[in-house]
Amino acid sequence: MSRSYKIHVPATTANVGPGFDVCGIALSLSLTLAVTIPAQPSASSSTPILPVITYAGLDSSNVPLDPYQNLLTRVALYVLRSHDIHSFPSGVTIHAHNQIPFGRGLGSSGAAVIAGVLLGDLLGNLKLPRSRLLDFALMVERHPDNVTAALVGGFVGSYLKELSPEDTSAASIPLAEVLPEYPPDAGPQWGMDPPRAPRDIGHYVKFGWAKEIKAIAVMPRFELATAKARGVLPETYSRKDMVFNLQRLAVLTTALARSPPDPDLIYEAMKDRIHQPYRMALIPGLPEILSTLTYTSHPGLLGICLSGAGPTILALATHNFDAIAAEIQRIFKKEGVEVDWEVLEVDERGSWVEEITNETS
Ligand SMILES: Nc1ncnc2c1ncn2[C@@H]1O[C@H](COP(=O)(O)OP(=O)(O)OP(=O)(O)O)[C@@H](O)[C@H]1O
Ligand SMILES: N[C@@H](CCO)C(=O)O
Repeated sequence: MSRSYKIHVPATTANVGPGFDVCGIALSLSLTLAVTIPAQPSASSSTPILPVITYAGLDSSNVPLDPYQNLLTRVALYVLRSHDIHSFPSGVTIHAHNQIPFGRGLGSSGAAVIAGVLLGDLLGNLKLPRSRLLDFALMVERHPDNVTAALVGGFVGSYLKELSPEDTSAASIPLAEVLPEYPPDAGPQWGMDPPRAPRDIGHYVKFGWAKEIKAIAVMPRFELATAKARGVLPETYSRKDMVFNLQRLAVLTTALARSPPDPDLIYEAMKDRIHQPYRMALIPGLPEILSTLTYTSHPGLLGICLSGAGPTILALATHNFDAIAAEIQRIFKKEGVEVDWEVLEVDERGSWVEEITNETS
């Protein structure tokens, strides 16, 4: 019997102002994979056929389709190899439909990593619990905010557990060893087990969310790689700046659940001194956007921040969406940056897998 599934993974915005590497919100854009796994031939029969990957939707034209290079299948193979399964099942087809723009701060890589982990789980028929799926995702993505929100949905806070020295070294294995880009003839490494993923690395809590709050995502038409946007951050911070963020984060996690939302409380609680000030130079218009738009200049606006590592701007609002987006668009345009924008809902469901058909092969 062949097996067919759809894997649905939402986009995410991370940080939400002061919650750098801590908070994430799942949003109503998605990456969907349609997967078919044929009945497997007996071990003695012909050479296995590698997965065939196709894409449609946003940013799909330059994605590598070689399963040893594509992020979805590399992550899936990592999960399989971690369970002593050293190759893909034969004849798998994967069709990705993507609504999440790449490199804009809306969690495209986090969504791909979660989709890859869920794909590995299906290909190996592993039936892993959510906590173990998160372990594998964290071994790849390394910071929990996007992947946790993408997996569990809603507005989420997460931390990484302090690991034993042995687990710490297992979890700090370079990404190139977790996800080697290896062709099948790569020699001895091909058959080796991957680095062990420690258990229960990520822990999270879902916060409440006031239904009337929507997320306006204003997406500049340029990519900013997360690695580059992390590269400009300092190693250490002053106590003053840490306290500034902690005070606001503590208030924000509850303030966004209260109905009706209080703009006076939320606007200040979405300010940040840990990442946004250092990323200003990478995103033309950001300083003016963060200082010009307020809940008094734009009624309906609750708070404004960089989405993830940027360059997308996240404005939380209850109404007046067009005027808020138009003002952000105007400021970007002055800097020569064109944008697209959307009003998004919070996706409380997170990732889910749907079994589609069960035909006889
Ligand atoms: N669906 C996908 N399939 C394959 N590769 C993907 C997919 N989505 C993202 N990627 C890879 O991830 C890269 C973008 O990752 P990056 O972390 O820089 O940005 P992001 O995840 O969109 O932003 P942020 O982490 O700030 O939210 C893309 O350039 C591409 O290489
Ligand atoms: N917390 C991460 C999110 C981006 O993936 C960052 O801001 O670098």
